[in-house]
Amino acid sequence: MRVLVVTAVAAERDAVCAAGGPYTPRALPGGLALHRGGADTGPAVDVLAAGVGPASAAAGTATALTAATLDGAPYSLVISAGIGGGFAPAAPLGCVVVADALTAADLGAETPEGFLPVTELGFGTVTHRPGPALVRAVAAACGARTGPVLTVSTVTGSAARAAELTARHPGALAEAMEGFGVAEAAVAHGAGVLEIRTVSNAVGPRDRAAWRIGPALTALTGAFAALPAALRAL
Ligand SMILES: O=C(O)c1cccc(C(=O)CC[C@H]2O[C@@H](n3cnc4c(=O)[nH]cnc43)[C@H](O)[C@@H]2O)c1
Repeated sequence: MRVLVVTAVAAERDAVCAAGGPYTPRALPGGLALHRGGADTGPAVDVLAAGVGPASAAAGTATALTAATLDGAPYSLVISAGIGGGFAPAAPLGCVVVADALTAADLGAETPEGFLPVTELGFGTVTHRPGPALVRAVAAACGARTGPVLTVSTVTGSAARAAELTARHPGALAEAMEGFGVAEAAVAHGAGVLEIRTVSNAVGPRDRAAWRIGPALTALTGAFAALPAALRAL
């Protein structure tokens, strides 16, 4: 099994790499640097920091998937990973969340009656669902909660927006900015997809001082230290 892990920034990539290794940097087209891991202790895991937001995530993921296919060693699983906002109280600071649905929460149209997702406009898709057995196995190994993770292009900054999102997506556990973009590229290449987030802040009123990025990165390392055992058992 070959696994591609896609993060937004280098700090998240380094947190994932700290769970295993060693990793060797390899240049990809487009100025991306893929950190290539070994396969001696289980699945071969490569890690890429593709940039913040769904567009960068999709572009970087597609680049890495295409390069692997042209090399004759395609990835079978792509994991969007990093810090994220948690919807309190279901997803407190520092917890690990594994998505059972990766949903684009602001892909659609604003109407006088409210937001309409593209699926209600007659085209596209807004949700990708990983295999349930994979979600269960990874969540069990990582001590994670499972639920929908929302992909947004704008970080929520008010209680009203948080309430609007949870009303439209009951049970949503976390918000981030890359998962749906990673999933679109993975599905286009026939690969499985997962999203693993560790909660750095509460989704709601903007409060930079309340962000706990360090502990969330530490939790990310812990989650990826437990991941290979779950993947080997599948
Ligand atoms: O509101 C701000 O000033 C602010 C402060 C620090 C970071 C940001 C970001 O835009 C981080 C986006 C980056 O981190 C992920 N992330 C983490 N928490 C959230 C969230 O509550 N909502 C959406 N994304 C979040 C995201 O995946 C990006 O990679 C803003």
